[in-house]
Amino acid sequence: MATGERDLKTLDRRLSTIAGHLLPLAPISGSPPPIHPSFASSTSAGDRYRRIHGDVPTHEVSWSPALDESGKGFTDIIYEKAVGESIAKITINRPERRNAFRPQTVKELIRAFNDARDDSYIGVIILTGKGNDAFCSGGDQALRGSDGYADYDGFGRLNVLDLQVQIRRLPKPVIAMVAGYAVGGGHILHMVCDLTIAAENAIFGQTGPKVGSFDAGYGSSIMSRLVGPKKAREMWFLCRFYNASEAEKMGLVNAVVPLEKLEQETVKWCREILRNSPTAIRVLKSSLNAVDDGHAGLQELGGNATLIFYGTDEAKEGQTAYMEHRKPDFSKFSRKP
Ligand SMILES: CC(C)(COP(=O)(O)OP(=O)(O)OC[C@H]1O[C@@H](n2cnc3c(N)ncnc32)[C@H](O)[C@@H]1OP(=O)(O)O)[C@@H](O)C(=O)NCCC(=O)NCCSC(=O)CCC(=O)c1ccccc1C(=O)O
Repeated sequence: MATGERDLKTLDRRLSTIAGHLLPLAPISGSPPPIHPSFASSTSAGDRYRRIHGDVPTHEVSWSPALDESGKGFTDIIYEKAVGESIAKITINRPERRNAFRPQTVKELIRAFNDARDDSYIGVIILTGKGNDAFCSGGDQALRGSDGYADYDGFGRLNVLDLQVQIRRLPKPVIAMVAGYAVGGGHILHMVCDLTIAAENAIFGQTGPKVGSFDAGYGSSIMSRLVGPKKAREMWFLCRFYNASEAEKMGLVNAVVPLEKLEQETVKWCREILRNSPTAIRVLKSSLNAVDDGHAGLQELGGNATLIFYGTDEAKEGQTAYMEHRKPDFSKFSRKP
């Protein structure tokens, strides 16, 4: 057989092998699309997933008070962990001020978030506000001075900016659970969180230009990413308030639920996340932020690569050789394509 003829026959055989793996094309109208053999026994891919993983548990969550390593209590927040579940809940506890934050509030939030980050049992963190009237109404205007917000020590701070960065870089999902007002700096806090579950009574908006304030950092850039540059200008320039369903349409929130179902639904989202690989979630959070966060984003994502690399035999060989005062032997590690 001539070479050309043999090549053609080989090609023909390969094509028929490939065709054997392909699903037959569905007729243009009439019968439903073909089901891949591995799904043939179930009615849908969703059923198959549920059969393997089970439904997300819906039992009531039980919260237990938590402290950080200092052992000191909190005055402006409530810090809790779910009993037997990897969920932490941090509640701004100044309902008489619509959960406006003062420097002390922010200091306590930072302590609680640090603790939840360091606690390897915790996989998801909920941020919320006490009561049904407000998630958070931003900085406490009664304490605003000429260089930020001042409480006990008498000098001004904008330490909420540190909190925003902490939430953004925290390698675990943070979910804002919003009932009532999320306005001003409180609106920015929910935007910085990874997900937002809103009650039907939730109201969102910026007030800065009304009260002589603005957030030219995350409050502008993250908002513009979430709702688009035109809508972000609208939110900041007009200072309108938006209800939950408007916020959902704008891409500001992930879900809207009746007020009485807010915690139940938020916990359901937590449980669903917790069924998945923590490392995958960790790397995804940093990768979803990386482009926008520039050097800081790259550093976060790169840090995850190092963290994973340290677990390999190849990395361990370098460390072991150093400790044993010998040359490392990396020859056994393949240079993958
Ligand atoms: C939130 C409201 C729309 C709720 O209205 P309503 O339900 O009718 O309740 P009220 O009767 O108004 O309020 C009850 C009670 O709470 C007090 N209060 C509410 N919000 C605040 C607040 N932010 N500061 C201080 N006190 C507050 C209110 O005075 C009432 O108390 P009384 O004793 O009965 O008078 C409505 O309350 C409202 O519009 N609140 C103000 C919202 C606001 O303008 N917030 C500040 C925006 S500016 C900001 O947050 C900057 C924050 C910041 O630190 C920052 C700075 C620089 C860069 C970035 C940031 C940042 O990202 O945060």
